[in-house]
This record gives sequence, C-alpha cells and structure tokens, in this order.
Amino acid sequence: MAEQAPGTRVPTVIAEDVHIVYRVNGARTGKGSATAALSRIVKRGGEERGVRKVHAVRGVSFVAHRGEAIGLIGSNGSGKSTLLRAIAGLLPPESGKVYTDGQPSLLGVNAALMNDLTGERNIVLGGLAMGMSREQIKERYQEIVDFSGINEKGDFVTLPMRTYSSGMQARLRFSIAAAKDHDVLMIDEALATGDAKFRKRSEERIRELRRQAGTVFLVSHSNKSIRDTCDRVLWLERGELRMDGPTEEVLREYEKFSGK
Ligand SMILES: Nc1ncnc2c1ncn2[C@@H]1O[C@H](COP(=O)(O)OP(=O)(O)OP(=O)(O)O)[C@@H](O)[C@H]1O
Repeated sequence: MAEQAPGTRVPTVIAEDVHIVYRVNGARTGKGSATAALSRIVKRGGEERGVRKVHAVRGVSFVAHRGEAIGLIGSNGSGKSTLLRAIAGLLPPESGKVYTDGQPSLLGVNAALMNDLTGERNIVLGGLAMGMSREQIKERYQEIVDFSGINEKGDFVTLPMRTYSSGMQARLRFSIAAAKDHDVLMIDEALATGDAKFRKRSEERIRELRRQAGTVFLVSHSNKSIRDTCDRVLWLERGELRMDGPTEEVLREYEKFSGK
C-alpha cells in the first residue's frame, strides 16, 4: 500500500452498515414428511412458526482499496464466510449496502468443481466460469497444472477429481482461480489445506495479484498466513466488526482475546 499517495487510493469494495440474516426453515418441527415440507412452503411470509433467524453479520462497515490484502479473522461462527459471500453478491444484505468496483470472485473450499470430471475438464470449465476465453485457458493451462502440482506424483490431471485427496482438490481450485487476474479476489481458508510448499507458492501468488492492482480478502484461522500475506485485518466477533487496522495491531489484540 505504501506506493499510493494518500488521497489517490482507489476504493474497490465499500460495505455500509451491512446486516445479514439467514432464515432457517423447519428448524424445530423435525417433521420430514412431504406434506410437512409442502405446508412450510405454502405458509410463506417468513416470520411464522418454524422459521428461525440467524443474524450472522451485524452492521459491518469498511472500505477496501486497490492493492490491499485484507485478512478476515474471528472465532468459529463469527460471520467471516457470510461477509465474504455478501461481498461476492451471493447473499443479499438484510439492510445496508455493498458496493464493488469490478467483479468480485470468491474462491472457497467449496468452489464448484465437478467431481466426476477430470482435472483437465475442470480447468477448462472453471476458467470459462470465471469469464476467461478458451484461448486464454489454453495459454494458461500448463501454468495451472504446474502451479497446482497435482501432476508431480503421476498423471492425475487426466483422472476424475474424486480420485484426488482433499488437499489436491483444494490446490487445483486455488490454481484455477489464481490463473486469472481478479479485480477483487476472496479466498476462504484455501491456503490451510495445502502443504507447506504449496502454501508458500500461493502466498507468493497472492502478493502478485496485489501488485496487479487487485484487492485480496483472505479468511484464515492461521495467524501466520495472515501475517505473511495481509497488511490489514478485519476482526469479526459475533457478527460485529471488532477491530479494523494494521495486521500486527489487530493480531496482537486477537491473540490476547483467543489466548493464541
Ligand atoms: N446457511 C446457513 N443457514 C443458517 N445459518 C447459517 C448458515 N451459514 C452460516 N450460518 C450461521 O451464521 C453464523 C456465521 O457463520 P459463518 O460461516 O459466516 O462464520 P465463520 O466466521 O466463517 O465461521 P468458521 O470460522 O467456523 O468458518 C453462524 O452462527 C452460523 O451458524
């Protein structure tokens, strides 16, 4: 961030008093019959019996700028993934607003790849889904395979994804997503699954993406990953933004809070 003079920073994501509420249908009834399900669907309106609300994000506001890598931390269930999904436009806020410059891409451990298709097919489909052209995918194909390292132990890229270990699957997902230059790239725990060597490569790639003027959000429970990649940290607790500041400052307080 040091390269940009104050006043010339370009905002990429603006969150304004964002609230996100999940509605869980049939949380108490326990009746799984088709008629029970049908009556739940017919009785719309949301506030009636059997609908529970989970207020996952409560009044979060921040501005992210081009070139920033922002870590999202907080205990389990504090709303990190929910907030990312809202920034990506996958969850509508109950109230408040999210403004983004460019198309945000969310790379989660659940990013949709097809288990029955080969790694090769998934690279093509994943690339197309991110808006790359077939030519761009062709150009980057080998780079993606090499970066993921899945072929280091044999010709795995021509085998279905379901034959990969969870770490290999996560690596391929990250490699596909990282092949494109993103305006706003959001990574949910992806680094935690790879081994140390892969993690190092991913961290380098995140730094590169930042240099290409994008904004990176990283959700992680590894304070080390956050320290190594982020210069700013948002700390969420029970859906509220507890702290927003330079990585070291926020982590110091968080480590006190969580007892490391
Ligand atoms: N699909 C859903 N339906 C209902 N409630 C949900 C749903 N997804 C998450 N929640 C609830 O929203 C709250 C925030 O969850 P979220 O997954 O955003 O937390 P998190 O900080 O990412 O947690 P973790 O560190 O464990 O991944 C939790 O109370 C969780 O139970």
